[in-house]
Amino acid sequence: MIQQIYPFVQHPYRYELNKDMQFAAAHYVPSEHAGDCARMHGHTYFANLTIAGDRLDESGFLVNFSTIKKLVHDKFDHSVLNGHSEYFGDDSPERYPTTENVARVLCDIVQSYLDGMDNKPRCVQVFLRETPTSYVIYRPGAGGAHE
Ligand SMILES: Nc1nc2c(c(=O)[nH]1)N=C([C@H](O)[C@H](O)COP(=O)(O)OP(=O)(O)OP(=O)(O)O)CN2
Ligand SMILES: [Zn+2]
Repeated sequence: MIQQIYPFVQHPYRYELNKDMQFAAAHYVPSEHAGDCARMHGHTYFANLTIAGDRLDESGFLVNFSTIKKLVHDKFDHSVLNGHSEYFGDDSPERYPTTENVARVLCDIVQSYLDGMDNKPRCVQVFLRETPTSYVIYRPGAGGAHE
């Protein structure tokens, strides 16, 4: 939730910024195992995105906080996640709008923007809360240990 302390992510960079935001969205999880979640319903998602880097831009920013909000909030607020066919779909579990997949998609969207910046910041963590009792943390650099 906004103003809570988020889990620490290790990284080698000098600067780290965090942007909190919330967005309202509807979704369903198109799996026969999803129970009630297979029916369309809505959440107010709380997201915290962690951006890190060694260099600042011409404004003295790692990246403008408002840009991070626009990239996520303007795209998904008051929308149906399943309707964003460039990110989500019924065709494979990696494209179902689960908390895990939404967190990864947010990170990928922001990283695509950051890749165009001269100072090359990195999105190192996305914390995404779907309900008061359920959240996911996505870290793009992690993983592969059990493959
Ligand atoms: N690993 C995941 N499990 C579930 C997801 C998910 O995205 N990833 N999603 C759902 C549902 O979409 C649902 O919206 C959230 O489920 P849940 O936390 O069980 O919701 P409740 O508010 O009912 O939780 P309580 O703590 O029991 O009140 C389900 N699972
Ligand atoms: Zn849900």
